[in-house]
Amino acid sequence: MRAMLLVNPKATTTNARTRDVLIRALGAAVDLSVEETGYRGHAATLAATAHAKGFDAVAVLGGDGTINEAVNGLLNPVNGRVGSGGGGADERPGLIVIPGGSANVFARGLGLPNDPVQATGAVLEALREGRRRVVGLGQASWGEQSRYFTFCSGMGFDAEVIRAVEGLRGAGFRATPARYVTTMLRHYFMTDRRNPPMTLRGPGIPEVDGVFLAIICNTTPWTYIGDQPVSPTPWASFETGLDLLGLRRLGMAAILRTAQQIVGEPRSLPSGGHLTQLHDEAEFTLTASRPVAFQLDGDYLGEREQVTYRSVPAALQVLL
Ligand SMILES: Nc1ncnc2c1ncn2[C@@H]1O[C@H](COP(=O)(O)OP(=O)(O)OP(=O)(O)O)[C@@H](O)[C@H]1O
Repeated sequence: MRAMLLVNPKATTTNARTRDVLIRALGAAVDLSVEETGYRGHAATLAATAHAKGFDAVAVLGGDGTINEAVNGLLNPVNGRVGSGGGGADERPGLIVIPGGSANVFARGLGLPNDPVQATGAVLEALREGRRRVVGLGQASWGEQSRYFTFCSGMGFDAEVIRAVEGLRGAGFRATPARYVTTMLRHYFMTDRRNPPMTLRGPGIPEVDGVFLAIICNTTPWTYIGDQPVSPTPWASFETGLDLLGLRRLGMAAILRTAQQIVGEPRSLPSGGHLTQLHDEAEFTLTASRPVAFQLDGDYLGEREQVTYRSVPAALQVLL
């Protein structure tokens, strides 16, 4: 098997020593070509060439942002036989994930250990046994653009928090779970809690307006606080369509009640009159009366007034 290994040297928990150990271990099992990402978007550009260059797999040592880019490259190949997003999962190189970021939600959601060395052990075992899992993806489209996501997207408050944390990271602070929580609390008092900007529409979905915050999930959990999973859409899975949790009130009592219901691995949906929820949907659109913050797989992508979400079933094979 030939694999292209994309290493993000700037990812939170990736260091030179671990990287060399992992490269040696993986290189003993597959014919490996190592590429370091040098800038934002580089992983997508490299992964897009993998099919045409004859690679069977793209391995990523990095965080969720680099994985997202690699997945988008795989689904938008250059000079490949498969057109943009077209073709089945078995017509494009598979994905190998070695967690090297801060939260590693996609890797952990797939059941991989959060530690890169242990995860490499699990991947090597999967390679020996020829194991692979086919997963669905989400796709968000706005204006003329679209992008796939592996585990989540969000519009409103959660994307505002991600934007604020990215700002802090740019200033040299680390993205720890505590930093997310304190930023969220601080930001809560700054966000507009009076005028809900969003309306939810979709084929066969009753229109819902007055939405402040929408979390769209392709799997469970949505994120982790340390070792604790957070699952606002507990029925979401890689094998079904997209799930959504929308908040129509941002009062402290309502937020605390919902937070209590979604921390951990709840089996039932959160409850409350301020919530709107979707499960296993193929398509829906969020329209906003003012530009709202937008994030995809934990990457802040600017402010948008309309985003359409689609489920892309069985889009990608993951070797694990
Ligand atoms: N050499 C580089 N310099 C700066 N940014 C890079 C480089 N290579 C990749 N990136 C960008 O860094 C961003 C974050 O990287 P990544 O997700 O791998 O790690 P992380 O942020 O530590 O993890 P997490 O997403 O779990 O927080 C990605 O969006 C990627 O585009």
